[in-house]
Amino acid sequence: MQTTEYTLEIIKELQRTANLINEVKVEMLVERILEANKIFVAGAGRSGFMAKSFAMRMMHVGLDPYVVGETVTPNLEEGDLFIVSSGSGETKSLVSMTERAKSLGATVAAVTISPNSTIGSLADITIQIPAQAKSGEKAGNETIQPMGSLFEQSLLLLYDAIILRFMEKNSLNSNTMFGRHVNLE
Ligand SMILES: O=C([C@H](O)CO)[C@H](O)[C@H](O)COP(=O)(O)O
Repeated sequence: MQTTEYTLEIIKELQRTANLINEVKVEMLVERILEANKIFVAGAGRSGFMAKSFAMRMMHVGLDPYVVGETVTPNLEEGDLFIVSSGSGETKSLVSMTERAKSLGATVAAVTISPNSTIGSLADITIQIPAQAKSGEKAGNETIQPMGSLFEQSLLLLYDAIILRFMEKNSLNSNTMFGRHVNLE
């Protein structure tokens, strides 16, 4: 297959996967984002990259987001929102962080392949992205891609769609957001 054909096949997979995401759960997360004080995102590896992209856009819409593990990230408190992105829902460091976030009184939202995983079970809001696990275990949603790629791409699209929903609710546009874009790059 040519590279473009692979790209088009990936787009088909993403379209199919987006249709499997529970809209009601996503809306619950959007509402919680609107109410939250500080918002913390956590994720490891590629899932973590998508979480960081989400935090960046949340900053652009005027929210108060932080990436767990960054040196300037403050303390988490009651009334804050902790959003954990983990395909497996079992990544050890994220399990501990999720437990800690819960014990500190934050609302926990998890985006995962496995809602019954440790992280999925701990969360107040669990959004499932049905996709192949990074271990290769199937989820009835076939992919030509390796490991957790379909999950991680779907995660980025879901987060970008949440930003659009937030923009709609708050009458924001790209120009107003660009005013908050970094100007020291
Ligand atoms: O980087 C990753 C890997 O390349 C999977 O495709 C994962 O995102 C990382 O290992 C974190 O795993 P999960 O917590 O299960 O998302």
